[in-house]
Amino acid sequence: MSEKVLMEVGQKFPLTIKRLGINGEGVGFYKRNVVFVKGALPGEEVTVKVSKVQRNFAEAEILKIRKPSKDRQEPLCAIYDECGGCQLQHLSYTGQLKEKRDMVVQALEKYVKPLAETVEVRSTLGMDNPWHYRNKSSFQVRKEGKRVYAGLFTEGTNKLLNINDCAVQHPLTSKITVATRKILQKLNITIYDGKTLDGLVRTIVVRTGIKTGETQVCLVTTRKDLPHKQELIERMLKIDPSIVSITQNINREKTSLIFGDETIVLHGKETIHEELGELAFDLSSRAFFQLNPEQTVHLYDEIKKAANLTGKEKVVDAYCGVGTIGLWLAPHAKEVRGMDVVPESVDDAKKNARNHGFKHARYYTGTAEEWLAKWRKEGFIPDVITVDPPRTGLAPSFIKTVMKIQPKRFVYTSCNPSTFAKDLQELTKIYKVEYIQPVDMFPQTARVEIVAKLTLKNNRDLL
Ligand SMILES: C[S@@+](CC[C@H](N)C(=O)[O-])C[C@H]1O[C@@H](n2cnc3c(N)ncnc32)[C@H](O)[C@@H]1O
Repeated sequence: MSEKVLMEVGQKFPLTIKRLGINGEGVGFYKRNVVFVKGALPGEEVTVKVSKVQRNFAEAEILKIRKPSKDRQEPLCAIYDECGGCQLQHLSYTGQLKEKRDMVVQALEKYVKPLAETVEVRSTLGMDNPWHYRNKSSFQVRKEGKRVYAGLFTEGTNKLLNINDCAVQHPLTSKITVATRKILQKLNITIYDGKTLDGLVRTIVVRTGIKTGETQVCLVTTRKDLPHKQELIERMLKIDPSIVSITQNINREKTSLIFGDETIVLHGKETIHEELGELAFDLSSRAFFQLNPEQTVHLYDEIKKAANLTGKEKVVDAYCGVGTIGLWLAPHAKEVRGMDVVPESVDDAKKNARNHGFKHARYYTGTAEEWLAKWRKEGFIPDVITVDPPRTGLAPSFIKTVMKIQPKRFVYTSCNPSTFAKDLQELTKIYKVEYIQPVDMFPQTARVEIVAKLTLKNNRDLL
């Protein structure tokens, strides 16, 4: 085997791209060094120039694409390279679905190698139209000279990129954001300055109910007093008839978090109404809700399929958010218990369960690990556990309790194949992974969501 040769910034060499990395970059190997190349695709032959050298890897820029991938395409968005919000617009959608499946396989190869060779990883479920799917935008507002801009900070900088038309946002959210920033400029309302911390308006958040057509606009401000309030509201209402709620959230902190604790209704309702399949939800400005409702229905249907309920099962919906997964399963379960660390989400989950008349679905505030252990002590043993943890995966103590309880089926929904695969190291001591179904919740980005069905190894008759 050849020696690893240390690389230098500025060094140029030809490279064949072997796969996509978790952030959508092309990955190649040069003299036993891992090289990440932004914008390069698997199968491509490129000439690159090294831009950064780290202990375990290097980053390089494309100088020339000598042999392009057959899946390479022109990005739809004019600001694709600058923005960084999407990472895969230069790859055909068929290519994206294939690579996302491959990212799952790679994670299994890294953390649970023998499983990677045997487990069924299904083709990624994609969208018919993988554009303009996001129901919500949260665009920062800044002022440059006399102009008010709204958009995203370009990757790793504090430069705000003004965005007029985003290829993955629902067109209504773009239209309303642009019109709102123009109104703010016209009325000369002061705009937040991240350096001096002066100014009033910091973020425009727009969420639209894809099924119901109801839209909510929330202005996040540093203070409560809002000059020209009435005129501002009147002008905003003229932007689009779908606007049924205008709110103001106060965030005084120097933080990257969007919302503060206090929200005031400026016009109309406190919430907008949205529907997912048979279920209906009232969403307040701060409530978490999936960003791609069309794919969420497919994701939850996959969870339902994997849970394989008969109406007799006790189900735990761990990391429940506003309770959507548990409510999706509730009509087919004997009992549902969910838990989440965010009290507002749990309040919404309780309200949603009540609104649907699901008396057998209960929600609790606190960590999944604590509640599961407590329920076990009290003698509550679920037949099925579904989990949908944050990117960090499951807490070790949660897995420990699962290993003691040994529910018949365990349905793992994950937005991070690496932490999912790591968690399988322990879970596969008692569970068989029946299959893994990737679902594309975020087309044009490198993110991939999966649903995995796990069944107890010594309980094959209970599938
Ligand atoms: C990926 S979201 C899933 C939300 C929900 N299942 C859905 O589909 O909308 C992860 C959730 O886990 C919650 N969370 C994070 N750490 C937690 C913990 N240790 N115990 C319980 N919930 C937690 C977050 O508040 C968040 O709502």
